[in-house]
Amino acid sequence: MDRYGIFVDGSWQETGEWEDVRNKFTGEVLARVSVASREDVARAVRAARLAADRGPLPAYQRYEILLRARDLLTERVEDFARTIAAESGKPLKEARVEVSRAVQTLTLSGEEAKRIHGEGVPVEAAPGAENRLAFTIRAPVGVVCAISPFNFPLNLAAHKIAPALAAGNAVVHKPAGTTPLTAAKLCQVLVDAGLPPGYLNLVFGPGARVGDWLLEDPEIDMYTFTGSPAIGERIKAKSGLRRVTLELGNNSAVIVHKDAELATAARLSAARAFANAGQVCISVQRIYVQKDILDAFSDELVRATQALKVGDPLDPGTDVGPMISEAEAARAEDWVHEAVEGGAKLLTGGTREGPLFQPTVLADVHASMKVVCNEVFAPVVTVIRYDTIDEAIEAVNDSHYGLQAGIFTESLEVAMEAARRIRVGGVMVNDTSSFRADLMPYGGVKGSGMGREGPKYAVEEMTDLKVIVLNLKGAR
Ligand SMILES: NC(=O)C1=CN([C@@H]2O[C@H](COP(=O)(O)OP(=O)(O)OC[C@H]3O[C@@H](n4cnc5c(N)ncnc54)[C@H](O)[C@@H]3O)[C@@H](O)[C@H]2O)C=CC1
Ligand SMILES: O=C(O)[C@H](O)CS(=O)(=O)O
Repeated sequence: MDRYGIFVDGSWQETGEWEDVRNKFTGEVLARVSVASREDVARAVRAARLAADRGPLPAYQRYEILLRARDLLTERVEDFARTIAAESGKPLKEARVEVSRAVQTLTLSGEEAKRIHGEGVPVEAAPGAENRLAFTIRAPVGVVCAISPFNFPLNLAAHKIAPALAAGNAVVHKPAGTTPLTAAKLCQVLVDAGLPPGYLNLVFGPGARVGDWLLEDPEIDMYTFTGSPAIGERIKAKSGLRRVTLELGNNSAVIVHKDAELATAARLSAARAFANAGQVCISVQRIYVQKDILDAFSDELVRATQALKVGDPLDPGTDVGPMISEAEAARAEDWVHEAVEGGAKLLTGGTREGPLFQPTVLADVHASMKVVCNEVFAPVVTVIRYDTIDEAIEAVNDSHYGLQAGIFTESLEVAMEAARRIRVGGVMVNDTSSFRADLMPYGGVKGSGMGREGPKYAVEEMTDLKVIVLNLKGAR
């Protein structure tokens, strides 16, 4: 049985308290990880603090380490993909895509390590400052605490750790308790790539305990988090005046206008509503369809949904695997029952077998139903009728969240009207809400969080701008 200690100051350390990590489809124990104590967390933060205080590694060394890690990750794709599939329930073919995305994320972050700079400031243009020369530099914030969720256990960790290292910081990483093995392997890749001790520390354990101990440690300079809004709000509250980047939930909407390419819109919506069993924060959840094409679209969507293969995530043919837990699948089932009891029409799905929840399409829903107004984070999608584009835009904006949205239309005017008026961090035209290239700025407004990820943007959030002014003629 594989066992992983925590990783502190350059060495793997067993703590004596263990937590089993299970295959989310079979329930079998895959491995065990060490659970950090309060003292272990303090030691991990201290190691990062001392590394940060030694000053950043040279930029070229940071570049070389990240690109070497990219190469090692490329060599270990299958091991990572099978680990992700086993511990998170993500279908193997999606897990392989996640690894390829993390290769991109490491590459982009390494390249950013060579592009961190300030600029000249024309201070001499200010009255009385004729004899001064000014410029800015970008300095690492210091110790970055990265807290990542279960649904993309590799790429969402990479989106925090790699830019933090690229920017010259030291990191303490806490992965989701359900998916720690991928984080351990990512840590090993960075160590094998030559990352010196102290710059990356990894602690395992329940968020409510280990997470809270991290939030209480004053030696941490910044928190970068992806996960539920409730935890995000807790991190914001506990961070005080320290910087935070929060990637929180969403109930992503897609508009399908009457001039849309209907078959394409239905195919993409089905693919992106049920990927990772809907456990994607930009997963398609609300589809607003213009009334003239509603029946035709719904038929196409149901057909594409019913063609999906549900089962063992390690089976290469599986399209939809188990949710992260049977409890989460039962919650989704309850929400679907609430909708149907409230008058919604079940077009397909709605049944559960343990953690497996059948891809579900609901029509005739109301905005007050949980499957519409909350983040369902399950393989459930709703189809909602509209008449005018104004009505659709207003319905999309009637949400606590604002991460990403999509619109299908052949009209540039309609597309730009929607892009301008929908309150989200990103609008995808002739695509679903789920489109993301890892180099894009990524983040939301309203209840979906604050700050932006994407290596270029994360590096900006993980550095401080400092201005330096030289008085060339001495004080007068
Ligand atoms: N915006 C986005 O990109 C994403 C959002 N999510 C959201 O997260 C939820 C599911 O993912 P989970 O991993 O279960 O989210 P979660 O919020 O329960 O956990 C996320 C991370 O926070 C940690 N955590 C839990 N309690 C903590 C505390 N008191 N202090 C510090 N850290 C703590 C967890 O251990 C985990 O590492 C979904 O409801 C979805 O809303 C999930 C993935 C991506
Ligand atoms: O949080 C998520 O679910 C991810 O950010 C979505 S993506 O990065 O895979 O697009």
